[in-house]
Amino acid sequence: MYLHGTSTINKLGHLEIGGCDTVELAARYGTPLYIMDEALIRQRCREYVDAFRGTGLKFQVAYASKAFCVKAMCRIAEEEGMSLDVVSDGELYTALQAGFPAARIHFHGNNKTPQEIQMAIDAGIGCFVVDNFVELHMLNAIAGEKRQKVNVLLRITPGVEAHTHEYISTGQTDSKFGFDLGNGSAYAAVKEASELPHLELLGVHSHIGSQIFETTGFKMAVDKVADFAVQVRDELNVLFPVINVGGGFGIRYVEGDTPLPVASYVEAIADSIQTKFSAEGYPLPEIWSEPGRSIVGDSGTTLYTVGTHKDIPGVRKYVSVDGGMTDNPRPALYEAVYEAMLANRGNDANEEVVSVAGKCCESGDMLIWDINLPKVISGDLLAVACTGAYNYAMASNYNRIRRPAVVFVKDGQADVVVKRETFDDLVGNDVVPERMMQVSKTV
Ligand SMILES: Cc1ncc(COP(=O)(O)O)c(C=O)c1O
Ligand SMILES: N[C@@H](CCCC[NH3+])C(=O)O
Repeated sequence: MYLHGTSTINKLGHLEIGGCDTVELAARYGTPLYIMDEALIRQRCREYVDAFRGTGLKFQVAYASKAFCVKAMCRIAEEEGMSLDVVSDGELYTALQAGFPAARIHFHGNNKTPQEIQMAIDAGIGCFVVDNFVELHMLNAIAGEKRQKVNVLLRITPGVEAHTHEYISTGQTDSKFGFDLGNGSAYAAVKEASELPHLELLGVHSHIGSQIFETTGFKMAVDKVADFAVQVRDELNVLFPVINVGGGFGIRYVEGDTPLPVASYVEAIADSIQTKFSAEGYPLPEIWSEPGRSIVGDSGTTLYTVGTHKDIPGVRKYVSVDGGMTDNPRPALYEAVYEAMLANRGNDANEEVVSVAGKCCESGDMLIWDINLPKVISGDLLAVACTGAYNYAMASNYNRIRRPAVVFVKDGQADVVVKRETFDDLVGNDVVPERMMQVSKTV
């Protein structure tokens, strides 16, 4: 398994992350356990901030909190000088509870409710990324009732297809997100937004997809956005002080994944913006961006205990762990692939090929197919790398499995940032109607 960040094998042959022995972490906190390498998260934040600073352009880097939204993570984003992208009242609430400055929060989503819009305006967030005409008018009306003017970006679909899984590709015309550039709705949206009295139009936003390994798509999107900016300047007399290029920068999950260094993405985008806008004599806009996965993805490791295993001679050996699609739905959803190792026997040579199964009552609950490991026995600890993004965030209670705890590790210290769910948490919202409370007479 590729060792990310501070991960290393210690003298005992155990996987160590952030100076903490994962075998000890398992004993102390139980498994499954999400372990987050705090130093690596901070390093990634700094790579973005430094790279954008290096462009000389004004910028905001908004951590896309959908990737992993808990209060401690919002604190890190704040401390590292990031802005924050939220897509629901729950993410907004989490950020506010963490003391994240509202003025640096950007609110996304294709179906914001009136209640969410009110909550966000009352909190004083920095910007709404408006997705469609219904929202545009609703936002103007609600802001009007509150006698306020709110900042907006318009999310446009630039007609660029990112080379990634179709479920996480978003920039193409046939997408649920945004105003389409090709069919004129983006143009109409700019016209309307610039005329609505309670909206301050800052510019446009595009996000072409996720887990992208090259810069071509971003550059194409910037070109289209720049041409569009020039068109609306010339025809509608509207200037965009901000261009938001979204997120989507890829990470290394397994060998063969070839992400670019953060600075390469940022420089390519900034170059395109500078070249295109300068050529048109357009005042250089601020660049905003929204990385999620590339901030937290490779910082996460999930630790499981191996339970049962079964050998089907000549076919396959299944090794079952105490978690699965409930803590990591990505293999089932996107056929996502992961690397793993035995955390308690990091120096043992690989001896067999096994497939790692989750414990859910679902044949699709497979975490990893055909991975080389030492001879696996019950009680071994399996560490799966690169689970920091869209794992805890997309975890569920399917089969009434309790969501794992999350610990941040750094310099030999481990801090629980999300407690393991309890049985009481599981049934806490269940209500049994009074009429079902009588003891059955038929039994
Ligand atoms: C609008 C928007 N911004 C940012 C992101 C974050 O993307 P990623 O985690 O791939 O960086 C997403 C998710 O793909 C998104 O939909
Ligand atoms: N949840 C997806 C990415 C979607 C990002 C949000 N637009 C994943 O795990 O890869």
